[in-house]
Amino acid sequence: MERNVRILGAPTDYGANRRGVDMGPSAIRYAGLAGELESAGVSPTDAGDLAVPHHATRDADAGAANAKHVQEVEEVTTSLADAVSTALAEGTTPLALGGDHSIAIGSLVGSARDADIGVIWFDAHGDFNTPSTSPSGNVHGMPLAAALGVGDFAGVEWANAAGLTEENVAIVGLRSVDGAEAEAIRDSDVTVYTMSDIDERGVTEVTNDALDVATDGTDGVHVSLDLDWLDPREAPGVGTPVRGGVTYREAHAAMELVARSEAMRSFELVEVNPILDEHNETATLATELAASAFGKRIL
Ligand SMILES: NC(=[NH2+])NCCC[C@H](N)C(=O)O
Ligand SMILES: [Mn+2]
Ligand SMILES: [Mn+2]
Repeated sequence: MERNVRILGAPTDYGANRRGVDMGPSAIRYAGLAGELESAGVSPTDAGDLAVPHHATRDADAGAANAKHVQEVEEVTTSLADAVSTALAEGTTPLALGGDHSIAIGSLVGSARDADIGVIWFDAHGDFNTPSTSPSGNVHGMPLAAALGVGDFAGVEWANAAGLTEENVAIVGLRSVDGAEAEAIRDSDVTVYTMSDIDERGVTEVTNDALDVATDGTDGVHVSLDLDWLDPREAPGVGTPVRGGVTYREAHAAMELVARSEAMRSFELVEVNPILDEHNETATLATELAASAFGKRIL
């Protein structure tokens, strides 16, 4: 049976420091997402963009300095969670387009509302800060901790993903982590594959291990793809680039393994910032990687 994919735009930059990532959904659509998905053999339907609070008050209304704009993040992620869980209930695979990575709170809450899920977090960063540990106060550095109820996020209903536990979470490609964040990751039961692991063992072995972690005893896997996972030479259009990321081929290889596992129940592409991009190449790359994740093959 053909897989139906529902595209959900989440044009928000409230979780990030640098403006512009709210234009990510437009850039990714313009780069040809629907056509790429069709070439992967799935049927996309574009549900349009979620409503995001107006920006007029953004700077004056930053909220708490240790969790900037958290009110707006709650609003956006709550509506994304509903859209994701509805998409799943209606038999489609949700594909959320960020927007900054704070939207993952919505994807995870929605995907884990009526199921036990695993997560693969392809990212340069751990996104495991909490308001107490974050050096920046930017919520896009916190979504994984938020969904898992770590630290300050314990019992925070709008942020905690019901059917998700640390044992089924794998971070792949980590190379930038804050001090207290690293401690929190080490204290957790999350599995981490750093760039050093990829250097030593190769991206395919690491991704297969991550898939084992995320599928073990779960109903399916949420794949969160932060474009800064790739090296900035391949993906310059991101707000927090970090040298030493995976290559174009490595990224495709990982996505092809995701497709082969047939375990993906929800997906998101985040942190594409068209203002910082070069001729929309990062958005284009995002569409190509999405196609690989949904089963596009070279031959
Ligand atoms: N999704 C991202 N790009 N996150 C970047 C986080 C950077 C840094 N660790 C912070 O918490 O501020
Ligand atoms: Mn990142
Ligand atoms: Mn991230």
